[in-house]
Amino acid sequence: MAGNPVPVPVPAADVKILCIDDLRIEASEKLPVGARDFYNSGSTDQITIAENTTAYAKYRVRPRVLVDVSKADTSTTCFGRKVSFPLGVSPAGLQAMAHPEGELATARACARRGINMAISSFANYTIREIRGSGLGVAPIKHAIQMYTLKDRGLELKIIREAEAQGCTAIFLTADSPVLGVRYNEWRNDFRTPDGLGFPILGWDSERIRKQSHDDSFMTFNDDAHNWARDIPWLRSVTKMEIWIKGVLTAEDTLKAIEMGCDGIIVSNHGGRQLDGVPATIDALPECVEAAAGRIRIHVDGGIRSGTDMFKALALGAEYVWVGRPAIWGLAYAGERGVELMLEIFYNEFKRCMQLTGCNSVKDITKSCLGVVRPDGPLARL
Ligand SMILES: Cc1cc2nc3c(=O)[nH]c(=O)nc-3n(C[C@H](O)[C@H](O)[C@H](O)COP(=O)(O)O)c2cc1C
Ligand SMILES: O=C(O)C(=O)c1ccccc1
Repeated sequence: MAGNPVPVPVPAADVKILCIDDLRIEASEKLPVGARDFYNSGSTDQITIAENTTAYAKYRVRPRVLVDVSKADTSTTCFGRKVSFPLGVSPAGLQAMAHPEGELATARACARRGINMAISSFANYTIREIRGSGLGVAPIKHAIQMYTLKDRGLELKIIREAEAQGCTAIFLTADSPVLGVRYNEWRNDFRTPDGLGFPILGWDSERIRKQSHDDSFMTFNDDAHNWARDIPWLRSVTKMEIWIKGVLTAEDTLKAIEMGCDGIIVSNHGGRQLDGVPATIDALPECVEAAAGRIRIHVDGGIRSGTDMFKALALGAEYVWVGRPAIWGLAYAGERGVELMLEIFYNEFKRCMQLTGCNSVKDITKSCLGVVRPDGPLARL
């Protein structure tokens, strides 16, 4: 299914959605306050969430002109599958709060647009339902996102189910021994809406509603997680790829290499964990440098345009992921909204490649970027 996807038919009412920010605004107006704030907020002072997006602005693109870009090809590979362009949907829990079809709709939209998806262990549908939904459309690959659980039996059960359903990779979320400080949830007394469960974890609606998000998270999540205990154990129980999600430093990049992980996702959980950590685009270069090509590097956080994607690739990421844009697509128009979101990214990314003279994803290198310094000319990277 990879290749240049056909445009999503856009009804007249969608003409107002021209970019991801339009989608954010429309979705935010449609969502109830508690859900909107849960999805859109970061932690504490909202510094990292804001910087995730604004940090992209300091980079400038250095275009090469008079290049024949009539056959520019945006495709690449992810998890051994040819994908139409280097973007995937990050694991985000509770998608059925944005639209009743939740992760099922996201999976279909990703499959239709020829890209892969990660399934949150806090999804509102089972791995089987989500995989099945995507596979009904195209041979989509899925990663299963996991936390380190206190209940090893449950952790193993999820791994076996992910394997049985054909998931390719585990995204082990490493940035969340405890949840970040999320004032919005406390102010709004945020509860999962009635009727929504976390079936991958075996939790029904009634059980979840009894507790705050914070309390329920700590009921099962193990804050004693660590490299030495958890990575060799994961390796010993599964052949799925192991990716560490939430790396922000050279030190942890080296650790992931030492532990034989398959990849890292440079991520700060969309600014929802520790506020004050760097924007992911600012952490990426030190991770890329430390890796020196020895481990695959993906990135997520604050990516809102095709040009942001281009900049992340130029700085050394192989592939990028987006979280909130998929939620906004769902809230706006379910499956069609997620497809519209993916189409916007695809069109912007392709146009950015063509306007910079890049004919393939491999052409996007450090030399394509410069950085603006106060009172100086553009500095080469
Ligand atoms: C509503 C919401 C729920 C999320 N749930 C999870 C989760 O269950 N597991 C996880 O590893 N990351 C989770 N994340 C973080 C995303 O995987 C991703 O790192 C982040 O959203 C990327 O930033 P962006 O939203 O700015 O694109 C969640 C993010 C949001 C916004
Ligand atoms: O909110 C999050 O960022 C997150 O990781 C999560 C955790 C539990 C349920 C839903 C989302």
